[in-house]
Amino acid sequence: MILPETEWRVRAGLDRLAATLGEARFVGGAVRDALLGIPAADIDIATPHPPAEVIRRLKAAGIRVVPTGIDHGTVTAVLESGPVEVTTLRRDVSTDGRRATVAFTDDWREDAARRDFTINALYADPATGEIHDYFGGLADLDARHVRFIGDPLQRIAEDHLRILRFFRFLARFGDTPDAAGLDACTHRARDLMALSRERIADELLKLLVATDAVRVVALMVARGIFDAVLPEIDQAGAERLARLAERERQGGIPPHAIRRLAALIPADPATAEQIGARLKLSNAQKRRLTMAVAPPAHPARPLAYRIGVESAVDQLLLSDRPIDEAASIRDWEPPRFPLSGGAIVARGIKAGPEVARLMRQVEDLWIAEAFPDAARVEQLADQALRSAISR
Ligand SMILES: Nc1ccn([C@@H]2O[C@H](COP(=O)(O)OP(=O)(O)OP(=O)(O)O)[C@@H](O)[C@H]2O)c(=O)n1
Repeated sequence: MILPETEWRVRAGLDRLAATLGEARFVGGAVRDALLGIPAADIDIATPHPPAEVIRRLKAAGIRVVPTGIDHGTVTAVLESGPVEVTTLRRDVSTDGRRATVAFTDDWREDAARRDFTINALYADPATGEIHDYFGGLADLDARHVRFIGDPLQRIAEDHLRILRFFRFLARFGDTPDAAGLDACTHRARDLMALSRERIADELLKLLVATDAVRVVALMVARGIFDAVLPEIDQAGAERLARLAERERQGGIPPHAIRRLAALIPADPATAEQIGARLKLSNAQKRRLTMAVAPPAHPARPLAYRIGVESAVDQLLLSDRPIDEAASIRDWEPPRFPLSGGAIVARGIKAGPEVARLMRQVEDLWIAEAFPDAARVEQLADQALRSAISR
């Protein structure tokens, strides 16, 4: 088997990087995805050279190096076309489910054996493209089979995140779940508690936008995978997610991880806030999640003007409103309110709360009239002023 020509293979500097290292192979996600014909996220290179030697060679070739994970033998080579991780072959000496102590090796098979799934342990020679497959990864990839290398229970004990990775890869391209893998993940679901919430969130958000997320999330709920870490997620949530995914498809609107999370959790802002905090989401993500679970309180454009296009699309898709409404605003740019406080003051109102009140009043009229131009807004301002004076 030969690595197909991919977009990333021709990335500037990659061949030179591989040549500089001498003994080196592409590995992991980039190889897996190239064989599936899908674009790769990041590129990983494995090499038998110890980290110090990797650094020496890269520096000598004038390639910038950042020791990103030097304890685990990983350095990042910074190419003009993007970063590439170079990791020394290793085996895990001891693990606690979160971190591993490693020993370097020059044995490719040993390095393959410490990886999670057979499809993630494929290596490709940079010069010839030849694939090295130690655990039947090619056959599994062909069958869309996500299979742990070795004993699933042991592999999960080494790194609990693999429970979520199993489901994520299943959602990305998996076919029928591997029975032993699925049982092990089900059995050890409580181990997820030991992981940092950021890592859980990161995996979950990636999973939620994968091709087969709906089917896989339903499976995860049925298997109680969320029970320990996100007990709010239940079958009703899985059904809401299915409905949202269908509406996204009908509206031609790309899935969004936070919107999908909003479907999965109870539609209540206080709960959304709690879950956002628990998962250590960014402030922007927390805001979007909390906003998404609220029902849409206005027609599409006024809604988009008031809460932003993204949140308006989220609320509309998560509601019962016609899908056209969400589709109609997805590329709409809300106009800026063309009236300044100065324009009210110029009409003889003393700067202060009364100006703010009048501004809001005119803005409401402007929105109700579907955002007419500045000339009309001047008229609306005069009107508001007259009624304020006659009160
Ligand atoms: N818990 C983990 C994480 C990673 N890996 C190994 O490290 C490689 C790179 O990991 P990462 O970049 O996190 O994932 P990818 O497989 O590249 O997947 P994606 O591109 O979807 O992130 C994986 O392919 C796998 O061989 C592993 O064995 N166990």
